[in-house]
Amino acid sequence: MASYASCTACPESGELPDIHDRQDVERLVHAFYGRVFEDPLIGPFFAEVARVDTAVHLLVMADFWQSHLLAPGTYRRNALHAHRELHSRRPLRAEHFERWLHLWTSTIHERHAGPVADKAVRKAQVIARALLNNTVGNGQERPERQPVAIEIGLKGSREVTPSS
Ligand code: HEM
Repeated sequence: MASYASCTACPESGELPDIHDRQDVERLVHAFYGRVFEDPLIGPFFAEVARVDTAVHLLVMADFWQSHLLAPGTYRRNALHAHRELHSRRPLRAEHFERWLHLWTSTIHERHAGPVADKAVRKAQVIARALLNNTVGNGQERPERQPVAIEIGLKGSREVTPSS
């Protein structure tokens, strides 16, 4: 259910609200994971391989997206390490990242519209590419995808061109 609390015109106009605050982020993450766990392709990574404790994981994910969208510094862990570890236990493939992105993007578009929602989609695309390159791709950029290297970690993610 979308939150219209800070979007006065929304219910009448049918416009969706943007992502405004922590509550929006938590609800978004919750809705997204409802789909992830149901998904036959990527759900097993969460339920069977990592056996995630959803109560903990959803808060970590809310921190991660709050850091990227609203308040830098909220997330202070290493997402790349988590996915490398996962990849070593059950190999990830490009289609897993594509499915993840599809579920993330469709969840956002059903609930939100605006600059922050757009940023959530763009950021996920950039991070997905970085995670893909550094798990499936063993750190190698595919030639047609250059130039992007990503730092993921304590300060969020940052695009770096090869010359910088
Ligand atoms: C494509 C963009 C993706 C983003 C932005 C993303 C983001 C994250 C983040 C921030 C964490 C928390 C890491 C931590 O601090 O513990 C996480 C954990 C996890 N991710 Fe992803 N992820 C992505 C793709 C995927 C894919 C494709 C899969 C599997 C198909 C996946 C499976 C998992 C699992 C199972 C964990 C929990 C790891 C653990 O607790 O052991 N992720 N992800």
